[in-house]
Amino acid sequence: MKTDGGTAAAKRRAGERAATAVEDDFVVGLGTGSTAAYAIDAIGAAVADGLDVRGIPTSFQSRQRALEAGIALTSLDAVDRVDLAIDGADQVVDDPGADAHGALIKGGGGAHAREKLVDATAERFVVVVDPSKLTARFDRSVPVEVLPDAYTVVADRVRDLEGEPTLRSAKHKDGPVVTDNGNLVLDCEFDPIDDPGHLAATLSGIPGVVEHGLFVDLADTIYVGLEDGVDVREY
Ligand SMILES: O=C[C@H](O)[C@H](O)[C@H](O)COP(=O)(O)O
Repeated sequence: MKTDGGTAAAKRRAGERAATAVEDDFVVGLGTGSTAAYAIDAIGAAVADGLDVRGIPTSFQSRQRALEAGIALTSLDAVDRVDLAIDGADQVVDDPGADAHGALIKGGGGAHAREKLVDATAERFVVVVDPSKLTARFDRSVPVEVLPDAYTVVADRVRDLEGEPTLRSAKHKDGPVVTDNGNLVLDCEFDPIDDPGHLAATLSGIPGVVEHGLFVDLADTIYVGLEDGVDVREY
């Protein structure tokens, strides 16, 4: 799991605060990454105190974390609703004057396909971040999960869109990162991303793309962990 000591306390505050939104009998989407992990731990602590919830993990990592935390697990095909999803983000557009206000880039850990499925299904989607994730406009690459057979074809289409794709490499294995779904990830630089909504729709339309990390018009609330508290923003 990614860690960055300087912001760990802020991430913890955001995650723990979001966990307080979980109510008895809820079905909860459990996000991936270092910030969502704090929410999972806090939900687990509440379960130990008697809270009755079921979690839907968004990755191998969040499943493991939830099992360790003692949260009962379920799956989308076994429930008729997801009450709340709590998830992290790699970047959040924080500019009330911008159309993309509240849009996210996710997928730094390659989990964005299942995350988007669960987060978009939830009645309420809460994002947990530290202040380093806030930006006036996106300036980091967009992860695009692709079928293995499709990576060169999708890379060509991304170049047609004036993007610069890089096949994500594994740190502790020769070769590419393989997602929990058995696919590859292209990290795509677009400079600049003027219209995240338009880019999101365009990427979704490329054959071979499984899912991309632009989450536009999905977040309902963003919890920003601060030095001394949590800033709650509704969208
Ligand atoms: O694929 C990973 C997820 O989208 C994470 O939620 C995202 O990378 C943020 O992770 P962290 O809270 O560790 O910065």
